[in-house]
Amino acid sequence: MTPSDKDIEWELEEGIPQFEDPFIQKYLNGREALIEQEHKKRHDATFYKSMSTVAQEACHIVSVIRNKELSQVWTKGEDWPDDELLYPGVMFTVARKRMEQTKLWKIVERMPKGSLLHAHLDAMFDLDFLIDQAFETPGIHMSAPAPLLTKQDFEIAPFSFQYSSTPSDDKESIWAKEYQASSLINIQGAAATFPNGGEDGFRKWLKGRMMLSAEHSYYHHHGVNAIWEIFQRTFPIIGSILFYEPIFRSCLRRMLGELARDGIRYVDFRTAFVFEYRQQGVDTPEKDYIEFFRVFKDEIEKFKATEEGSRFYGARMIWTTLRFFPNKEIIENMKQCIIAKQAYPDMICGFDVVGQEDKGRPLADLIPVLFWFRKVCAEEAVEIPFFFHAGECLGDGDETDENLYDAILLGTRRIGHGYSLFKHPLLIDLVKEKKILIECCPISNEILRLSSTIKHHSLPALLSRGVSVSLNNDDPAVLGTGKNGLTHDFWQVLQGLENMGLSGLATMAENSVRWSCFEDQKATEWQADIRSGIMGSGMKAKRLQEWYEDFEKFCQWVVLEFADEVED
Ligand SMILES: O=c1[nH]cnc2c1ncn2[C@@H]1O[C@H](CO)[C@@H](O)[C@H]1O
Repeated sequence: MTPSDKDIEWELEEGIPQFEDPFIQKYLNGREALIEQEHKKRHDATFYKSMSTVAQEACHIVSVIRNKELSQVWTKGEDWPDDELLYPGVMFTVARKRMEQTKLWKIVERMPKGSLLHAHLDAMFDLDFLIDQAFETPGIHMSAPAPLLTKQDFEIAPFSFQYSSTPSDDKESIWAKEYQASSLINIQGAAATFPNGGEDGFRKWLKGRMMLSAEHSYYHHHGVNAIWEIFQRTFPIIGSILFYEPIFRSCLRRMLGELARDGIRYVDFRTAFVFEYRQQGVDTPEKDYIEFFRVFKDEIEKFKATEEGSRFYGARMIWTTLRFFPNKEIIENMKQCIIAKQAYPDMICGFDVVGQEDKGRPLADLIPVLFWFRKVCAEEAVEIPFFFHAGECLGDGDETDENLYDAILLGTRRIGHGYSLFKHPLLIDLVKEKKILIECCPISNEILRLSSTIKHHSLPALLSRGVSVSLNNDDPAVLGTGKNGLTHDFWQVLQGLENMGLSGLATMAENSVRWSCFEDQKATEWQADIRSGIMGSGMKAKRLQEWYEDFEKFCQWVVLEFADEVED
């Protein structure tokens, strides 16, 4: 607010100093220098300093557009309905539809995002498409350990799907108490007889059982364990449809296209290898995952050969097992991992344990089996480094929070989530020293109730201390993101955090390429490549160079397309 002449006159009479006074100016200069000095510690300080003129201009334009949208789109005005909650940084599920209409979205969508480093494969497929596949693929049957009768059954009772070459007996209904446990009913029959609206109702219900709704995510006061219970129930249902060869092939092909269109050129997927995989037309599941990897590789190669995939470098898999398993099952799973790695060395790039961190076994409890795995990998001469989830929790010094110590001590190359890392000053120094990247998943953390909005997220506490981070989408389909890719997560942090800016986003995209597991490397080679970055001589340096070229072109586009945003 500019004071009136009368106010100024009054202030001078009272002896109140003015902003123009030299000693106030001196204070302000000192203030600015302090901010600048602190900004030098930020994660993007080097990137910011070395940006081209065009990139600087693009940064400026993006910040102008962001500011305009903060007041025009994200502040409650007369145009919005009364019941709409709107403020800058509003929670993701509330903001989602509106964010997709903004100029900032258009810009972020086009940005070269580098690599996607933290994404659970089975939680990424467009669920409507997956359901269509289940209906269109011959032989898909539904079964359940007990008939589905009550409201509660529809909400939480288990059921699954599988391919079967034997046509089912049409007389039985899974919705009637006469249903015999586990007998197979073809999906068309089950849908047609669905008591709440036939096939349309069935499709809607099934989709609802494979994802978290906006409603689920609003109830932050119900806490983390409650949402994880719902979240965990989705995976067996999805997996039972997805991991049948023809369905998996068409879903993967489509998903790779979505990722490439979003500016992603490489993916390190994760999947929990606890699912049954069936080849096309085969009733019995495979006893190992070699066939799965054959098809995984085949579809990636086929995609790369299309026009759409011509710039896609590829994808690999971080093998994961469930952290709540007893040792025996974990060891069996590790053996399967090594068998698959020997058959498809180029497709498996790492190992991790997943599932709710608070409820599962802490890494400290898994140390003996993890050492066993290290020993066997060395004996078999296979390179399967650790990429652990750690600190995806709200604990402060509890055993889940302490997973961060073990992840680092066990030589993890990146940390999945690291949400609670901001409480550990010594570990922050260590991850910087050891060049460990944090795979941050801001929207996932919101939906799974660690932070209620981006404003409450721990990400800025890490970035301000110069920790290297990449942004990731974790489980886009199950979390209800509605679209695959990284645009939502990128948009969310750009709009929500003042200090981010295009240079912050770009630094995280550059990091994602730098920390990609493009090829098997010993720890020393991995470290050397990360440290030398674009100055190196290998595949990583080349891909980093390509990312810089893409980013420069993108900045040119921003400057051309949105020049008038800064003129008026
Ligand atoms: O954010 C996460 N943290 C830990 N585990 C997860 C997360 N998202 C998915 N999964 C786990 O990954 C498996 C599917 O591949 C599921 O078991 C799920 O619990």
